[in-house]
Amino acid sequence: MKKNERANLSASYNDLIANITNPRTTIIGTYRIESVVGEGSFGKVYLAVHLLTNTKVVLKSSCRKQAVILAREIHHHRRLLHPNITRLYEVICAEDRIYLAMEYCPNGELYDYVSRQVVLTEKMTCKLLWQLCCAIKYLHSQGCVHRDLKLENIFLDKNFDIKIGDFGFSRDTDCSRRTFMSTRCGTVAYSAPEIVLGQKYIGECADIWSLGVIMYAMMVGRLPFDEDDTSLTEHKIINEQPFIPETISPNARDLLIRLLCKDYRFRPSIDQIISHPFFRDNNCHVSSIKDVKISTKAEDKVRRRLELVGVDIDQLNLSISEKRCDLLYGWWLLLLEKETKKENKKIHLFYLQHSKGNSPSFHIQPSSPSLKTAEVSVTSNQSNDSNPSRSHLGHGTGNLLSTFKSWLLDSKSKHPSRTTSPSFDTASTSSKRSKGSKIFRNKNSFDSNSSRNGSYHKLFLNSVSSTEAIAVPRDDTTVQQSGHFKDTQYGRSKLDDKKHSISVSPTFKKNSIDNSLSPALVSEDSSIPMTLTNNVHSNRLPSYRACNSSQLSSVNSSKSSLTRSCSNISSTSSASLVSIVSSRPSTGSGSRPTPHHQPIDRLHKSFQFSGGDSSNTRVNATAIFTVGAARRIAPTSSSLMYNNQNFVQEEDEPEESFTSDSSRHFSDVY
Ligand SMILES: Nc1ncnc2c1ncn2[C@@H]1O[C@H](COP(=O)(O)OP(=O)(O)OP(=O)(O)O)[C@@H](O)[C@H]1O
Repeated sequence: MKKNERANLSASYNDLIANITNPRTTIIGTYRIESVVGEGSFGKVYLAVHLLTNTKVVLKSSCRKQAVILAREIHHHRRLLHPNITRLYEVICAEDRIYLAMEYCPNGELYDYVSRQVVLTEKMTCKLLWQLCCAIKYLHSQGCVHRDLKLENIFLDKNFDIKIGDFGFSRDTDCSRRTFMSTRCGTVAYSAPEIVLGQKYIGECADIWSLGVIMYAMMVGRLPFDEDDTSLTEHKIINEQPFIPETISPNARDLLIRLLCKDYRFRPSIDQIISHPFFRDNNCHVSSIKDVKISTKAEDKVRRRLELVGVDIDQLNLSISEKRCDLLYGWWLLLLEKETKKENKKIHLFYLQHSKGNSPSFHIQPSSPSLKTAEVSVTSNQSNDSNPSRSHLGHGTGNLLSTFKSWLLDSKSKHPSRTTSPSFDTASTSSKRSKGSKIFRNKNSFDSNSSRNGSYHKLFLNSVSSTEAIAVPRDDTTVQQSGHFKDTQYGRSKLDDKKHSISVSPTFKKNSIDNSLSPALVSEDSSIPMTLTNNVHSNRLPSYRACNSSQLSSVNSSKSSLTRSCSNISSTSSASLVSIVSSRPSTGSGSRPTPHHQPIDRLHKSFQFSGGDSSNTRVNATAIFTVGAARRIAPTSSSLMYNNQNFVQEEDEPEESFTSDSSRHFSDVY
């Protein structure tokens, strides 16, 4: 054996000894512990890295003695899949400890954020409260009540979006009828009067009260009822009205008063809350709340990847269907999250590029991209067009064509990607300081979007053609017009009726060639390549049709057909064509094609469909539209994207008898 080989062997032996004799555990399951981020009631909370996906997570450790209590938390938490709820990935049971691997929220607790900001602006409060409402609506719709909503149990992710955590006091409820509960739990300062009075209470109504306390804290900078003496706090909760400063707007004041209504019977339901003008006037709309769906393409991709590395797919499917929170399920969720984030990023970048010029401000609701539906709702709040159908459906075929042609002809026209990004709802800091506020340290400002410009262009160009999404724009104008808030009734059904989803997709017609087309567009040869060049004089473009989201399935059926025809833009054209991006076709299920893009101002120079045998060829074509009005023509724009590969389309329940060790918890107080 050579000298250096012997040295290497001896070094690795020493490493091994050091590792296995290290009294500090650094690897738990498939996670490597990095640092301690906090201390929970039952043990330390660690920042850790999932070794297989390199994803940061938190590992909450508890001793085995707390297993029964933890079981409730795990039972509720693992069912919940929402962008504003922390995700529980995996539960690891070691000999003496149990670890919960959960989504990491680098911006910590909302409590600390509110403390730093003193008071939040109405806009920021609205954004955070809206996300909270979305999460609570989802939670209640899943037959679950939280019962310990407070600033300390709400976390902020890297984009400062809300994530509700800590489901230790959650319980099932029948959301179709009101279930009375009797276990006193929660935190005194956030507890509803009926709980403080020791009466039976409805979990949903108690959550709404806590929401009111949270809103108050965000806007006023302190809790509405919070004294050093607990019994004084309780007295105030039961008997006193909260002091609402003059600076609070009438809408916010009205909502606060309703949320903090002493009589639970008159407290609004979560559906009524989200229809309140406080949200509507700040551009949050009922119709922007979407069901959480995971794109099946992302799921398929992850499943295939796991299969490739030798994972037993039956076992994986079992873990997924039973939400077992075991190693496979954790791995699955983390990969899926990555995949979904990638997809959403592409869509996001797309919007950044194509909503421009007049900078319509929009945001993707509800927030974080984690495990979110591929259907993305875009809110454009700059619509000056009061005619909903017009603002939604554009200005007709004539304009559509001429707009497109003018882009093609005008090589000096600004490329969408070179323009500024739209303005986003960024956190703005308040100049108001609340004297004597309890939660006040210093005022920090942040701009979570400050780095948005610049780097997206390239990313977008690299990724767009593999994007598989139908982005569903919303017509705010219509919703605003149709949603009337009445004092007693929130007019929700009316708002709900107005879901203006519109998607645009090319119609692919196999072997149907429109002979009237410009020769440049049509290849006589039925096998590709077919090249579209210098088509600036042609009136003919690939045929597009508008469909709403319910029609997606029918469009789906035509997705595998090959683009062979370029016919007129259909009379129903409801979108303005911005650009067409193509990628090389792939054959069979082999490796993915390399995207081949053409920026809009060079589109006329080469736009290709190329490939081999038509029956076995997939053409990736992404059409980019501006709905309502085109770039340089009208201010409102929401973009749509299509890729032909895939669409992205009381009775009393027995109360658990346990108490928390937490000194912050109500059960300790009694
Ligand atoms: N998902 C997370 N991301 C980042 N930090 C977290 C996360 N969850 C918990 N922490 C950190 O760990 C600390 C303790 O966590 P947590 O409050 O959830 O524990 P707990 O046992 O539920 O405590 P309590 O019952 O007192 O609320 C938090 O204050 C926070 O700093």
